[in-house]
Amino acid sequence: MGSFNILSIAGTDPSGGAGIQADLKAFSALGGYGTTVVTALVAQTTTGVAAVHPVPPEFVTRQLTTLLDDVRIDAVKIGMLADTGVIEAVAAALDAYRLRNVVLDPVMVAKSGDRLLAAEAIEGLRTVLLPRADLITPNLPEAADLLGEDEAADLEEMEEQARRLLKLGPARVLLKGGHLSTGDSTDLLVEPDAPAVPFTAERVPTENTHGTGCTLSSAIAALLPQRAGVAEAVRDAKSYLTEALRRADDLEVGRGKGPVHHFHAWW
Ligand SMILES: Nc1ncnc2c1ncn2[C@@H]1O[C@H](COP(=O)(O)OP(=O)(O)O)[C@@H](O)[C@H]1O
Ligand SMILES: Cc1ncc(COP(=O)(O)O)c(N)n1
Repeated sequence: MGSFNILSIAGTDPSGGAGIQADLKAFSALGGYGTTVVTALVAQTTTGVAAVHPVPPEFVTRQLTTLLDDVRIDAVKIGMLADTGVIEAVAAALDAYRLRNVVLDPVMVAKSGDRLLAAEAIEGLRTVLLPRADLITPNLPEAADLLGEDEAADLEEMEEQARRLLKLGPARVLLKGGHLSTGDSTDLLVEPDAPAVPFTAERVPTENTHGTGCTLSSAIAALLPQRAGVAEAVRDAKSYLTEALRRADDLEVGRGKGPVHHFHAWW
């Protein structure tokens, strides 16, 4: 088996539960070699975001070109982008280096409700980055914001919204149902001209959900070069996340919504 280099382009989390720190843990756990480009320094913990310090777009570009001139990248996870300048810097590098297996998690707000993407940058995310992604992984509020619609309330509305998101240009959409008030937790994988594929997991009874979205998108990116197709990568990423959620209450990290517990995967 070969060695796979996975890149996270995202913001930071000093408490280690979300952002770049979560992404590196997921990459390692799933057999990838992790590399990173930082888009914003975020002073945050399990209790919320205290401050955001975006990296100037020229310096995001400098990190990208320095890395990509040396290291072959087999898959990319894109998370927090902060503002329009950073979005444009990332899009330019995706094109210049013809990056493949691009998973875009359209991060907009932290679980605490604090903004991680400027409201005026949503248009740039929609028009500049969505068309360049092989897979986008919005949660229900992010899908609604990207479409300018209300949040989907059931699986049928989720599929309709995922199909409208496809029209914005990504090759596939994984619409995450973590925010639905259902007994289990179902995400829908939708691509053109094929039936939607549901991925269902038990809803784990824990308050410690800091980093679930970061972990899922990073796990998918780490697995894409190692699996036969996107559906197989999503299936195994979702099982990894569910087990990390089951183990979350073993950790003692902070006073708020604690992180999921990364572990060495069994496959
Ligand atoms: N309590 C839970 N039990 C099991 N899976 C969950 C739970 N909460 C979220 N998930 C899963 O975690 C992933 C991310 O969740 P979601 O809350 O939808 O996104 P985000 O973290 O981006 O807000 C999805 O696969 C979702 O189904
Ligand atoms: C830098 C950064 N990126 C993303 C998130 C969202 O985290 P979650 O995975 O809990 O939705 C976060 N809190 N911080």
